[in-house]
Amino acid sequence: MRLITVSTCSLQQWSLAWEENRRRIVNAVSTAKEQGSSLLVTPELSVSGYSCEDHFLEPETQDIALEVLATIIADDVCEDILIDVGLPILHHGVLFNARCLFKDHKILLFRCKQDLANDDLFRETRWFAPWDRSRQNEKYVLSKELRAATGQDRVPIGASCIEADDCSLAAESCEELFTPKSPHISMGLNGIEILTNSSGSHHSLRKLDTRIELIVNATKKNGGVYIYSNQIGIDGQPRMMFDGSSMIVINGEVKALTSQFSLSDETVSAVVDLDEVTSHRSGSARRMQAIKEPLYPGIPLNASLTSKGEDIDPSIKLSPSIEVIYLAPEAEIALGPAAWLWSYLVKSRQSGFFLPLSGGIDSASTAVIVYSMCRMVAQNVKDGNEDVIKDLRRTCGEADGSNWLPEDPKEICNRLFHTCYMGSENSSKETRDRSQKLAESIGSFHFNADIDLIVAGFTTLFRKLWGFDLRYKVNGGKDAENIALQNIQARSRMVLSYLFAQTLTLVRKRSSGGTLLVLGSANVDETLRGYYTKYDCSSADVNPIASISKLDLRRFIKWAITNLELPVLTNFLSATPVAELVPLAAEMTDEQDMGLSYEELSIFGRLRRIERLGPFGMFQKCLVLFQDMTPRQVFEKVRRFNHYYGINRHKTETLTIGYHAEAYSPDSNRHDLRPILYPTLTWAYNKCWNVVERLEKAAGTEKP
Ligand SMILES: Nc1ncnc2c1ncn2[C@@H]1O[C@H](COP(=O)(O)OP(=O)(O)OC[C@H]2O[C@@H]([n+]3cccc(C(=O)O)c3)[C@H](O)[C@@H]2O)[C@@H](O)[C@H]1O
Ligand SMILES: Nc1ncnc2c1ncn2[C@@H]1O[C@H](COP(=O)(O)OP(=O)(O)OP(=O)(O)O)[C@@H](O)[C@H]1O
Ligand SMILES: NC(=O)CC[C@H](N)C(=O)O
Repeated sequence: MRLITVSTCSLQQWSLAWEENRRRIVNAVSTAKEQGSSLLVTPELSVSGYSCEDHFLEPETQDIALEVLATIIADDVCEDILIDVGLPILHHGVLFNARCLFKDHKILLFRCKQDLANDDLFRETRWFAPWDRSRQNEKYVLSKELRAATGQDRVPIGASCIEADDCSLAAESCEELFTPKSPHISMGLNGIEILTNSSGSHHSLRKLDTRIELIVNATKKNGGVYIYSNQIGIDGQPRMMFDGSSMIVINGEVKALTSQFSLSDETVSAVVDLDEVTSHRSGSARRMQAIKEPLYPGIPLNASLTSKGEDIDPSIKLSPSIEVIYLAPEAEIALGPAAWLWSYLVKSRQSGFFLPLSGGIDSASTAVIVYSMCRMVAQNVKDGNEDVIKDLRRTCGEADGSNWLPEDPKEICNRLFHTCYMGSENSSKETRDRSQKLAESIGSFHFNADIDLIVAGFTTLFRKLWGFDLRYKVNGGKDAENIALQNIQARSRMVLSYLFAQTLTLVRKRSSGGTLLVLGSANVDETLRGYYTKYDCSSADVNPIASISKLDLRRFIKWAITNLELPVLTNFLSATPVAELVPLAAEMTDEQDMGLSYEELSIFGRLRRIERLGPFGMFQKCLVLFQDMTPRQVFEKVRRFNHYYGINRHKTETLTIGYHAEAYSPDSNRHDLRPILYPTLTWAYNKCWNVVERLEKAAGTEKP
């Protein structure tokens, strides 16, 4: 038996917040030691924060990272435990995304990431080079601060394992887990028993199971203890929300797991028996593969990490296995964007939120997410989380020395959250009432502000200038007038929102003043289709539902009725989505107006971004998917989607910062890089058309 206690942590690192990051690392070390640990793994780039982005290229960032590392290594708290932290390292003029493994004031190794993350939200090759001398070490010359802290002048850099007297370990980084030829495969075949993974891995809906399955399967097949550490919260780049779930797994069994969404740092440990790894690896086929595997260079630790034989303390208990319970997507929507909003609010140092609340599903979802955030904050207040209590008091303008300790989410909501129904002559009593009742249920500071006066100001000026009245289509107006009249309403609401966001703390006589963040509620499907007014309420400060589909939002609202105890939401579910921008007589449902259902938009979004299909590929796939439509109808749908996607693509360029939750998010700033100006895609349409004609001819349904 070789017992070892190992630890991982989820830390709320913040890019360039050096003192804070250092404090969180050192706190995690001290908690791990209290838990009896011999080894602590921290998240990717934990010293600097993951998202320093172009700051990584600045010598100052690289230097400060080394200075902070030196102070961590020199700290007495960091004695008697092997620690794995992350930082950018410049070696021979090339920057690497590296781990530093150290123990007792000595650096053992800088391990550089070999497979960089560069897809979707990630751009690591912009700053780092991959270490491609895969099993080679070089000598890294230490800075003067590190020499002083360690007494060393050169240490190994590259990809090696650490050989303790009684076990071995090696590090991989985030993306390397997701690649087909992960380093842990060869490490495991080399007999390395402990594998660490430091991550900056973001949340998206229904993703956690992928991550856990990869780790569980890796160690089931190859044996081993896998220690995974991920950041938590947002760290300066809010388009990524890191979702913790740091874990310790042995031979496919999860032994420790931190929360996926939390407002605080967490450190957890597990006691495991490394002899179980040896037994797990006794299969003869594995043995035959292992003897062929090229060797990893080892760095000697000259110390033991386990307790074994007669040293074993019989009171120590092996950690039991944990059954992982995955959150339903509805619960992920309730907690992920809620934790994101809190993280953003605290880091932006603003004084709360303002939301234009229309009585529709989208702004209701945003409001419910804020309420969910207030529930999380209230729970943290109850739990005595000092950071959260301090941030809450500051955000709500409490005077120094305040002992305000609210445990009721509605009380918090009333202080932080402001909602406003902005009716016009086209608004209905139903939407006004729904907004009012939702606000009452969650406790937001709510009021009505009608916009007809403002709209009349614009239309009167227009008449004075050009001598005629703008008319809706139903009153004989042209298309351009009809859209212009709608857009004035939508944009007036946006201007009014910013006015209120700037002044409501004054109105409420909050002595410290402060501005509110304006919340947006455009969902991913409307953005794909461009079905919103540019620079209306979609142009907010932050949008928690930016990449959540309408279908998921409906599921979320249904879930919240019981899970967040908000029966008022039943009325939102039964209402038909309408924009209320034209007179009632001419009102169409959103789906009629778009010519595409939300379900179809979600399918097109996935085909376009995830399956990477152009119009012809999409058409071919939809022929199979939409069996109740004729080929001609399928073609019309595909063409309509691509037409509106193309002409409205410019709108994604000015999208409000949003929570990334969906793999088909069209956010052109980071996730979905495509042209802004599209031609008509006639070549692909003609290919579709040829198929329509052929199929119609074969079926005898051709049209002249
Ligand atoms: N290629 C390009 N690059 C840069 N900018 C470009 C552009 N093409 C147009 N533009 C600009 O964009 C403008 C057109 O976009 P925009 O002003 O949004 O106007 P637009 O997309 O024409 O109209 C808004 C649409 O959203 C619908 N809608 C539905 C439901 C609710 C709401 C709501 O607001 O609540 C809206 C409404 O029915 C209408 O179909 C042009 O006037 C021009 O200023
Ligand atoms: N009467 C209103 N009062 C307050 N805000 C409004 C009103 N009408 C629209 N808005 C704001 O403008 C946004 C876009 O309006 P739109 O009519 O496109 O709604 P939507 O995208 O279907 O969202 P919702 O489901 O919230 O109505 C809304 O989400 C809301 O924030
Ligand atoms: N930082 C990384 O290497 C992250 C990459 C990985 N694809 C993820 O989404 O988690």
